[in-house]
Amino acid sequence: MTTSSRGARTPAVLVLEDGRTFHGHAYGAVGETVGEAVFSTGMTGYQETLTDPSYHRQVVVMTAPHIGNTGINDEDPESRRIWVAGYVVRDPARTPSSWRSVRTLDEELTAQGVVGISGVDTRALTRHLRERGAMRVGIFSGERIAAEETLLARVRSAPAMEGADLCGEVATAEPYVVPAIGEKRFTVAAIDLGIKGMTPHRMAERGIEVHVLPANATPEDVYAVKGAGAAGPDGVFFSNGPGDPATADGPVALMRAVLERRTPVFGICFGNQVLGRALGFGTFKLRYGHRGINQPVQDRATGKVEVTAHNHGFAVDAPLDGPTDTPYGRAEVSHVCLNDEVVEGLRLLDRPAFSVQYHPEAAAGPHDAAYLFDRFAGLMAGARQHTPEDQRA
Ligand SMILES: NC(=O)CC[C@H](N)C(=O)O
Repeated sequence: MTTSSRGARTPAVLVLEDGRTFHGHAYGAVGETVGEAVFSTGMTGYQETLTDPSYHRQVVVMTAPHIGNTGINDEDPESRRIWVAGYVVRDPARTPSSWRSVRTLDEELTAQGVVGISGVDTRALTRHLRERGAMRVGIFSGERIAAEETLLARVRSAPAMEGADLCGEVATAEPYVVPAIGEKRFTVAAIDLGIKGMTPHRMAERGIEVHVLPANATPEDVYAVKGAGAAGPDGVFFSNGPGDPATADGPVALMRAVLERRTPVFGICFGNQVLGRALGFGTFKLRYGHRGINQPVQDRATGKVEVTAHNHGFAVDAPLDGPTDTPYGRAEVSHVCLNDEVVEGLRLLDRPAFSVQYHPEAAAGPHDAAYLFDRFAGLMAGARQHTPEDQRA
């Protein structure tokens, strides 16, 4: 059971799996929670972060010291609820100020039962996570908190992120359609592995009707969506999502079926990892991942650098000096992160498929990568030109 922390300075403690602790005050719901400790460097966009299903089971530490300044509005959530397992802030806003704000962040966390902690030295905590890597953590708050050994045992018995199969826990159970805005040009089947609301919207803005399908969609479900050709959708999209991509055998099998049929494919984040695995590359856990809205990524074809929004803890293990031969033709690493040379995008050279490890829908974040949605539309337009007349609707 959780109660509100408002109006009181209820004590709280954050316990890392390696035994380091940080003391602070309850923020949001009072109670206890465990998850994987990760940090986000975004100075804005906390509503989008909280409601991004990719953060399921993660306790998010905000490096920006003031959080909650613009309150909560009803327009910015990226999904139906908050997904973070816990929230760590240094100095929460006491009085939010925004013409769109309808309640405070503290109230929202409390209403959704999300346990948080404030008053923590988030800079020291982030440096610790950078040095030691992402690890399990617990937040415990209330007037009476158990002894630290007891709390540490609870943290250490929590499941690790490696090996966690979570997409099915966050994805839609039922298919739904996001209509094209303006003239409809294409029909896409989007596999919901933890999709954010802005993603179908970015496609809809480009005249794409988006059929969002559950995470366990089969090739039959995908090809029952009909685009301009009678054979199936004009393109297939694989979304972002939580957990370890090494567990995503179902989406990988689906990706292979789609590549086999040469239907245009676009994947983002978890979708990039699924494409990587479908091509035969491995995935691995990064030490502390990339989370924030100002990560520099280079497009290796043009040399151009994009400032991009990230939220990933795993990455694809593909050679940077490609192309590499795969069962679906040659593949190459299209984008790399300039901070650490992590693979940030993949492209097939012989089939219409590409993906990026970051978030071109940019909610929140810079719009540098929006061209990728145009590139997807371009692949679908190109594929249509090659569709024989008798295959067209
Ligand atoms: N945002 C995402 O899709 C994240 C993918 C995966 N869960 C990771 O952490 O790498």
